[in-house]
Amino acid sequence: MVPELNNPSVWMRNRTRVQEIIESMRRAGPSTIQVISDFDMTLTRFAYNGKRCPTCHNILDNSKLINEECKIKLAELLDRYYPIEIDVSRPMEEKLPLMVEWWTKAHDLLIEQKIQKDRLAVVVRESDAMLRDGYKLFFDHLQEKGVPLLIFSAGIGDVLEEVIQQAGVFHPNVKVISNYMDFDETGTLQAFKGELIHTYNKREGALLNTELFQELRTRPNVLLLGDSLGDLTMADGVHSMENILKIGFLNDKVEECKEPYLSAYDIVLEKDETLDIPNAILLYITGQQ
Ligand SMILES: Nc1ccn([C@@H]2O[C@H](COP(=O)(O)O)[C@@H](O)[C@H]2O)c(=O)n1
Repeated sequence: MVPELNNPSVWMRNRTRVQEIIESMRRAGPSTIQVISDFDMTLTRFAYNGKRCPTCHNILDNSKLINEECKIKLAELLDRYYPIEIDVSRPMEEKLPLMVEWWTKAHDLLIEQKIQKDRLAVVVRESDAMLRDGYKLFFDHLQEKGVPLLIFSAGIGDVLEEVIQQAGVFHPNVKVISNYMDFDETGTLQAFKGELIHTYNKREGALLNTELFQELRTRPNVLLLGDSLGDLTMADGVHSMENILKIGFLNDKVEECKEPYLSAYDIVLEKDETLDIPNAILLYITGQQ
């Protein structure tokens, strides 16, 4: 069926169930499928040559747009809150207010730096951000097959769009829900638009009544890609879901996280920096293999 599922990085609690979902999606065909994906550390690499790759936030945090004093404060926030974000032993209710606190403090610091919109392209180009190996096949194939790709990110939308634009894969079938910057008439960052999105409040239900939602509700077969337990709710608003296949990238704290990830995701990819498995499944369910 999909021989790549035998790769050593692939873990499944219930292989038979995974096979059934894949076969059912293949029978239903590409016109019924949508992909909903997280961005940071899911479509982008977690590490390269042993060094951590940046998130959308880190691209700015580490850039020349931020002064040294502010860089220290942003790094302190990361050191304090990231371990909480990925701690699977803490209940969600305890983590939620802390995530709001982290994002709010970080965004306030970024706003203080008076970031100019026209400098974003340069800092993205100069950053170490990297899409996972196989990204071109992933984005191009979805575009070719007319399968919508919804990127649901708690990162920074303007930076995210710049990353995929510079990689040449921001095709018309790609839609992004994220935290977007609000620039004043001089192009200076003055706020963030709309409701804050953090790791643990992602729900496609937020799209209700939008044009995008109308299109997505006609596609009841979902391939969901994430790297956090918070990403599992990204498809919550999908109407009359028929099948959902959840693929989780397990990048960090593998030993502690393996059990909860295996309970929550259908397929867990351990320290796999590629999109090989999602690509193999996509090619199979859209009839290319
Ligand atoms: N100040 C911050 C806040 C969050 N992060 C990381 O960004 C990731 C969110 O983006 P997704 O595309 O994965 O939704 C999240 O996992 C945080 O670790 C950050 O780096 N700095």
